[in-house]
Amino acid sequence: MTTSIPTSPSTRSPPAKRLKSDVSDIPNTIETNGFTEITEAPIKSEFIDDNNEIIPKASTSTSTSTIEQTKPKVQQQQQGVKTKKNRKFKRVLPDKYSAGDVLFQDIRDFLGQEYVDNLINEKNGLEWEFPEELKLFEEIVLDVSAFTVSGESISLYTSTSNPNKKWTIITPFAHPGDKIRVKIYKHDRLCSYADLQEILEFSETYRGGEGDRRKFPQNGCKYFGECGGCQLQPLPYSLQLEHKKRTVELAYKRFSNLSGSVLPNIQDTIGSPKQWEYRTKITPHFDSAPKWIQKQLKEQGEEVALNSLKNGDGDQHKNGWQLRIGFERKGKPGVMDIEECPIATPVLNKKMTEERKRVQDTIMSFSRGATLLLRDSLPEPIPKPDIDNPFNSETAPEISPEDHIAITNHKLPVYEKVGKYLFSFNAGSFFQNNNSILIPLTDYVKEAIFPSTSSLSTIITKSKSKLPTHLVDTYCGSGLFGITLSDKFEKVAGVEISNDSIIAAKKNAEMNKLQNKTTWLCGKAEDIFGDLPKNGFKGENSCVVIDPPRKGCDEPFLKQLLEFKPLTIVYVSCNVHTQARDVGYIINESDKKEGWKYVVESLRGFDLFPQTAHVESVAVLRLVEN
Ligand SMILES: C[S@@+](CC[C@H](N)C(=O)[O-])C[C@H]1O[C@@H](n2cnc3c(N)ncnc32)[C@H](O)[C@@H]1O
Repeated sequence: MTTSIPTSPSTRSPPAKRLKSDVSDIPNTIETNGFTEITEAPIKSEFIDDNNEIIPKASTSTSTSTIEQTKPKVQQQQQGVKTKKNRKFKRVLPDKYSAGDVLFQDIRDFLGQEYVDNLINEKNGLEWEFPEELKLFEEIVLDVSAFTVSGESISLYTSTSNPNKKWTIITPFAHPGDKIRVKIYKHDRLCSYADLQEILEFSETYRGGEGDRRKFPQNGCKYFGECGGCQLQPLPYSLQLEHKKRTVELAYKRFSNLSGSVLPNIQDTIGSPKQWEYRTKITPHFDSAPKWIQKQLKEQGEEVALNSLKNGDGDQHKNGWQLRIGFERKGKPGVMDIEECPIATPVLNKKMTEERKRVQDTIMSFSRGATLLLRDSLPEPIPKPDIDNPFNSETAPEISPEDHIAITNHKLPVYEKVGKYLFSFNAGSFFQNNNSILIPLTDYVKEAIFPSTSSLSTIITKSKSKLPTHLVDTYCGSGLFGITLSDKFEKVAGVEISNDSIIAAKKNAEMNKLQNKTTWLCGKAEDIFGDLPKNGFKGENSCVVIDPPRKGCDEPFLKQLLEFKPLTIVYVSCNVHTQARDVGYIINESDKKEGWKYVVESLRGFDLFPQTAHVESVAVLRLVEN
């Protein structure tokens, strides 16, 4: 069967520019017109070309100028010419644990570790030599063999010019078993990147999920195939969960530095109760009008400048510029216009329509790109719970989803309920983005610390069934774990680097009548250890929850954690690769100790991000004395 997939416009010519860093980096922001204006654009204003040279955004904003700038290099690539500079930069392997490194490991596993390691170790740059018949911007047909960890497809390319050469093609939006027609747009180390042009034959195994628009045209997302967000959406949900289990497994194999014998089997990924309409925060962004329109605005007035904008109906004026408000495009610079996002909650989608209109009406007042913030919140409770009038879930009124509100000012409070607890935090602060899975997640962490007799593991039996009475919540944000787990502990201490979040954690403790058993410290995670003993926290009565940002923990923190020697460590992470590194460090360092060590009791993913390839991973480590 042949079905066209909405792919990128056929006008793509220049090699796509690699983003300098992850767009999720927090930009520096200032406020203008009630929006957050970016001083460092979230879609980075700088891209790197094939030589790792920075191309200012102005030169990438129109395809013509980019083509002109990159043409000579494209020709060089076509001809297999490599400049000195190329070679110098390209020999550098991607940063460890980065997305580039994870892809490199995918390719290494796919082509064979020995084959790849030999090529790299020879240091003659052969891993960059793409098959000479593989021309940029030409189309080829491929049989997809596997998924990469980030949910793209990987296909083996058999070179006609050199049968001994092994090469891969990375294409988004296709699945193992598909036969696809693709257009190559960039060569890289051991792989070329391609745009999907058409799926010639579908693999039935990896299709048929609720979001498979081929089978269910009304379902899922109409931007699938272009938006960088939800690559797994055509897959049946059970296969999405399996993909994430494999991601956890691979991360520990590749990055933990631990042998398989000390790692438990990865448990099944826990699914999200909501698989659509779950995201409680979205941040669409937009670029400001180009300089030439801004110049018109200054010189000829708003009417002339506004006339230079592209029509809303998509007609391309000769010199037109279209305001696009939305998310990152897959594999291409620039924002794509998004009117709705089916993984966001209904209240956010409704608000997005209003916010888009507001930006469209005021676009000429923006000198820079900006990011909108939309956050789902319960309505502010009346009266507001506080230390004298704490929240009581039994008497609090039920709130239906239609009564939720959308907050767009990052300084205003957002309210969310998790089980019997109410949380409040500034809309701009961190809070988990999928409320539907927070009870399963926090209950799981609780059960891991206090296993029921039936599930009492041999490890905890060996560790003499000591159960903690004190909880240390590190990287605590506004107190999610400390507060939801508090009824099992005599005392809770939290530490967090963001002052806004720690203020929220204190207020949340008061709002839930927990001020007497909780303390909250603003500082680096490792700063907590000095204060613990004087507050009655000892390793032998404590459990530590760790939930760091994507980069994972610093060594000073891990060292002090080992000195503190808690009974149980539960490490929750949105980046399983750095988690695997840190867990490996804890296990290997503890192995050097006399009479005790940590063991990995369990590892599993939680699906906080359905339809995407992201996974939250939970590792439970137990102290055993030997
Ligand atoms: C993934 S969030 C987890 C927050 C919280 N546990 C939750 O689930 O809501 C990571 C938190 O770590 C904080 N953070 C980042 N670096 C830190 C550091 N060096 N020490 C302490 N907290 C840090 C961030 O501000 C953020 O709130």
